[in-house]
Formats: sequence, structure tokens, C-alpha cells
Amino acid sequence: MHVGIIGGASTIGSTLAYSLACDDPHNSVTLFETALDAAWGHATDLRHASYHLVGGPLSEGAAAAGSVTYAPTDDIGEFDLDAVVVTARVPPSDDDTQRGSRGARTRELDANLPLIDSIADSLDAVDPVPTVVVTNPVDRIVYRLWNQLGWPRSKVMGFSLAETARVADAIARRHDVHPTRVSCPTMGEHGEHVVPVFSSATVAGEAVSFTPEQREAIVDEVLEVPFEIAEKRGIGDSSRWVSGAGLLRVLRGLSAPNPTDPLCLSVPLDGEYGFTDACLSVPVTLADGEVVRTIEWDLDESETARLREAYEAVREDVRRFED
Ligand SMILES: NC(=O)c1ccc[n+]([C@@H]2O[C@H](COP(=O)([O-])OP(=O)(O)OC[C@H]3O[C@@H](n4cnc5c(N)ncnc54)[C@H](O)[C@@H]3O)[C@@H](O)[C@H]2O)c1
Ligand SMILES: O=C(O)C[C@H](O)C(=O)O
Repeated sequence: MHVGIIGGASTIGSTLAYSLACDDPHNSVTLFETALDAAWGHATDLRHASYHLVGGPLSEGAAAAGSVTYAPTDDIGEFDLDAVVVTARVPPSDDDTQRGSRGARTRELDANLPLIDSIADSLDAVDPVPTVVVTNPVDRIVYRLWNQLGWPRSKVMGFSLAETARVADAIARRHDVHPTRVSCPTMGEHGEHVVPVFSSATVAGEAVSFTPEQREAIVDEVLEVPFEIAEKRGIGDSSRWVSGAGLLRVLRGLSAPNPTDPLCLSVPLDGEYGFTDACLSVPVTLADGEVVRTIEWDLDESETARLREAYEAVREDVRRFED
């Protein structure tokens, strides 16, 4: 698989590049950047890493390892890519690590909209290819990119799987099990209006129930933790590990021949759950370079209400930037 990462020298982009090289040393990665020195630094270091990951030196006739290269974003049309991941952003201000800081998300949206429009211009030179957006606020940014590109909606999706892992972790600690024994998929907005589907949660395969207070405490914890990580590690170091691993899972799904199990990703909605003209995280299956199916799960009353709040929050911003 040849993956182009726009913003390839970013915290998330470089972590994903390393994850791809570890996962299959035959994967190729091109880091598209404006910070070309940093991209050179990562591409060179990753190429050195690939020597060991593939078990060099190789005997003659062994399958060659993938390449790790870099290029300016405007040159993306010259590359034959199987998937694109967008992690580029305008540098944040210190306030943006504070979940509660008033206006931080709006500032982030206003800063990243022109950037995503310029990325859409560069992608015009590419035939539709599965594209996973990470840049925040992801539900708005992925909607804007999809709109600007005019590509089929099956090709463009926003990454929000970090929250599914964080919810599993929060539930696991309460039940004293490993997080991988927990299933509680997470829909809605990537942010304040996240919607863990508590009504279908299981722990070690058994249904579990939560009081409204327990639900609220888990949501609060899940919303705080990325900001706590960024604050403790420094603003330049976002949640690279969960994001790198989750993105790898999405890319593996996109390159598989058979549909994956449902994963919650932020996709353009066309009537699902009664919503249109926005992106929200909903369950989808992936295969063969695209979203195969968008699924409508039964939600309980409070989850349905939270999902509507998520939709309204995203729509309000979409309306603002569409005007
Ligand atoms: N959706 C999620 O779950 C999730 C999780 C973590 C982080 N994020 C978001 O991902 C984004 C990336 O975070 P990070 O910490 O990795 O970023 P970062 O600040 O480390 O790097 C951003 C990079 O974008 C590059 N860039 C800017 N304009 C560009 C352009 N036109 N073309 C190519 N590259 C360009 C910069 O040079 C820089 O290397 C942020 O918006 C962050 O909030 C989302
Ligand atoms: O950068 C953020 O706002 C948090 C990030 O989206 C994350 O989920 O780690």
C-alpha cells in the first residue's frame, strides 16, 4: 500500500508513517509537507528504520522494502497513491490544549478552513482515492474537504476512533478487565458531543448497564484525557499513539478485500439517522478502498438526543462557513 500523508512531518503523520513501516515493511509512504526540512528529516530517519524492519541485508530476489519519500503538497498529483491521510494544521495556540477554553474550537476551525481548501486544490490533480482526515475540528473539516472535492462520499472520512479506545479504557478500569474485553462503540462529534453507545456496551461479552451519572463521568473523563496528555507532554505532542494505531486500523480496512466489522468514522450523512449536510461519526464498514456501508444502529432515547445535539453543533458551524 502506498499512503500519502499530507502534513507528513506532523506528530500524528510521522507516527503513522512509522506504524505503516512496522506493520508491513513493503508499505510505501510519501510525506507531503510545507515544512520540507522536517519532512526530509522524517523520511531519511524512516528509511533507515526500514532497513531493520525488513530484516536487511536481503538476499537477491527477496521482495523489496517499500520506499519512504517526501514532496511538497502541490506535487501530490504526480504520485500513484492507494490512500491519503490529512494531518496538516495551522500551529495551535497554547489555549487550544484546554478543553474548556472558550472559542478554542472556533479559532481552530477558522484557522484550518483555508488550509483545507488549499489541500483540496492540490487533491484536484488526483483521481478519487480513499482519504482519511485527522485535522481538527475533524467533523467540520472533513465535511468541508468532501464538499470542495466533489468526490463520492464513500471516499472521504474523518478519523475519530481515539474515542472508542478511550471509552473502552474508562469502562475497563471500572470493571477491572483489559480494555480489549470492552465493546462500546462511540458515535457523534469528535469533541464535546461524543456519543458512546452505552446501551449496547459489553464487558467480556456480557451486557452491562450504566446509570446516567456513570455515563456522564465516563464521557467527562474521555473528553478530558487528550487535553491532559497534550498538557503533560507539551502542546507539540498530541495523542500520537492511539491516533497512529487507529489510523493504521482504518488503512488496513480500506486495503482489505472483505468488509470490516463496523468502525465509527465521521462520514458525510445522506439521511442516515435523519441527518444530511454534515459529517458525524457513525458505524461504517470498509473494504476495497472505500466505505462500503453506513449502518443505522438502534440507540436509546438519551443517545438519540445526544446524537441530535452533535448534529446541531456541527450543522451550526457548517452553516456559518457555507454562508
Ligand atoms: N481526529 C482525531 O482523533 C485527532 C487526534 C489527534 C490530533 N488530531 C488533530 O490532527 C491534527 C494534526 O495534529 P499534530 O499534532 O500531528 O500536528 P503538528 O502540529 O505536529 O503538525 C502539523 C503539520 O502540518 C504541516 N502543514 C501545514 N500546512 C501544510 C500543507 N499545506 N501541506 C502539508 N503540510 C502542512 C506543518 O508543517 C506541520 O508539520 C491537528 O488538527 C490535531 O488537532 C486529531
Ligand atoms: O487535538 C485535540 O483536540 C484532541 C484530539 O482530537 C484527540 O482526540 O487526541
